[in-house]
Amino acid sequence: MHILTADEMKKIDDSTSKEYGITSEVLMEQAAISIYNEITKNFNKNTHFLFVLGTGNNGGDGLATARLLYNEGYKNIKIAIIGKNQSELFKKQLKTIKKFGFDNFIEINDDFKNHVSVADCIVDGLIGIGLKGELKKEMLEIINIINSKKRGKIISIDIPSGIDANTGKVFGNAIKADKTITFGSYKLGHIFFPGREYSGSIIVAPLSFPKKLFSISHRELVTRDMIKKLLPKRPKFSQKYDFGNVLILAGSAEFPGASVLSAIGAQKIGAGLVRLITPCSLSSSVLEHEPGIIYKSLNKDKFSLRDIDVISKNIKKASVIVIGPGLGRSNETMQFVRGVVENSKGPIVVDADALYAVDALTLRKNIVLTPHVGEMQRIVRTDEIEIRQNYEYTEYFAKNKKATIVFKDATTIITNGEKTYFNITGNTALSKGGSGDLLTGIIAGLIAQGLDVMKASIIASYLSGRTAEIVSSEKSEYYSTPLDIAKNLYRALLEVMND
Ligand SMILES: NC(=O)C1=CN([C@@H]2O[C@H](COP(=O)(O)OP(=O)(O)OC[C@H]3O[C@@H](n4cnc5c(N)ncnc54)[C@H](OP(=O)(O)O)[C@@H]3O)[C@@H](O)[C@H]2O)[C@@H](O)CC1
Ligand SMILES: [K+]
Repeated sequence: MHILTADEMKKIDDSTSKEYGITSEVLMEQAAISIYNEITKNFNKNTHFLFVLGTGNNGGDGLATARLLYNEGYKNIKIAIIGKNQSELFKKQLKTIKKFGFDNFIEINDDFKNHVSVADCIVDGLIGIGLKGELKKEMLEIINIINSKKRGKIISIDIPSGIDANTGKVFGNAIKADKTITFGSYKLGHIFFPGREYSGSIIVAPLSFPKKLFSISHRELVTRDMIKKLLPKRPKFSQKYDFGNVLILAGSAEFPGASVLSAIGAQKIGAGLVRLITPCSLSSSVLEHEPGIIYKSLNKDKFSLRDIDVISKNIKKASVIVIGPGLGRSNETMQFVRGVVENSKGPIVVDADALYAVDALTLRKNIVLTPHVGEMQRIVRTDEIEIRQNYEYTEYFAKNKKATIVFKDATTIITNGEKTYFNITGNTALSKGGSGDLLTGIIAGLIAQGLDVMKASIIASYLSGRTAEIVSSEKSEYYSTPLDIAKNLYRALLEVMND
């Protein structure tokens, strides 16, 4: 499913009306019917509704919904309207609902708090994708009153009022919805925090937008369906060499564990051969987790440029290289990283400490960088922009550097600068040392099986996130470790395969 900006949505709305003859009036009626359907599934005719509406088309959707309910015999409906500049459609809807005989409009005065506290369901149609800048004082006060409500449910139309549809940022304050019903497709504000949290559960009502108009956006949400289609095939008549050869160059005396998690990730996702080379030797107990991993130590503290000669055969044979987890950041090691990248033409996953060498690397599309927030800030060298919601900056950076980026965060951004995918599986079980190393290994294991770097990154992000959700539903987000996630990867895999 495509993820849209507010402008893209408006363009789609415009084309649907001008090129296809399905007018905004029709779309608004469809929007209202979809909200009506959702409401009548969950609330009966005795429910006390309070519609709080702005005077734009978001408010127009609200008026049309209230009218549909009223017409079907839902009699306990109050409507509060905030604002002066009524849009044309809002004006029409106001006339229409009055024509149907509805007249229970309430003022925003001292009584407003009481109306809020007795409502079983508040429908928020204050502001949708037309939000402009910080909220005005009156709007802020109303939102504060609604959010302090102790009982009942809040349904937001299109997006919780106060959330920027392009970034998920809160402009002053925003409605904390239990449910949001949006139209056509997700907006970016639904998938980036804090907007994602404010939205509650999200329902996308398709309306009559022609599907092909959505290709205006180069951004998509990663879904289970997508993963099912992308998973590499495993033909019955095959052997280990058909599933690729992963070379992992990782670890140091200081950080021995990271390399093992990468190796386990690569193996558990189905790579044919996983070869782990570390500078210093790992304790055998660490490797006992997965004896199938081919392991070699160079018997030294850390990698340096000279080691390239020793491992050049392995570099040549590898279908994909992982470099970075637990390497350390000494100058010699950074030279080694550079040497490896220069000596290989194939795909490479550059992670963790190796990201410190990025400035000195000549990147290319089949190199995947996997930074987390801190690493991303350092790579792009900025404290000035709010990098977490700045997918445009990540896209720009990927395009400029000609690399593929997996920016790991609560909403992970996977981009090569031309296409961008957002993954929203996962939880705080992944906010632990080692989960990045595991992800890196999974990406490499998928590349080894013949996938391009984007596809491999999409699948790996989805599966590690989904496994974290499955594992922590049993063990909690506190307790689940990267190794738990590695060992349970099959559960997310089976869920996708059996879907
Ligand atoms: N696109 C589609 O396909 C379809 C779109 N549809 C619907 O249209 C919605 C978009 O409607 P839209 O463009 O009229 O803008 P909208 O969200 O109502 O906001 C304008 C209102 O907000 C107010 N306001 C703004 N900023 C503010 C601030 N900082 N602080 C305070 N107030 C502020 C502004 O007040 P003003 O600045 O004018 O005083 C005005 O009242 C969309 O979300 C969806 O629900 C559906 O019908 C189905 C088809
Ligand atoms: K809204």
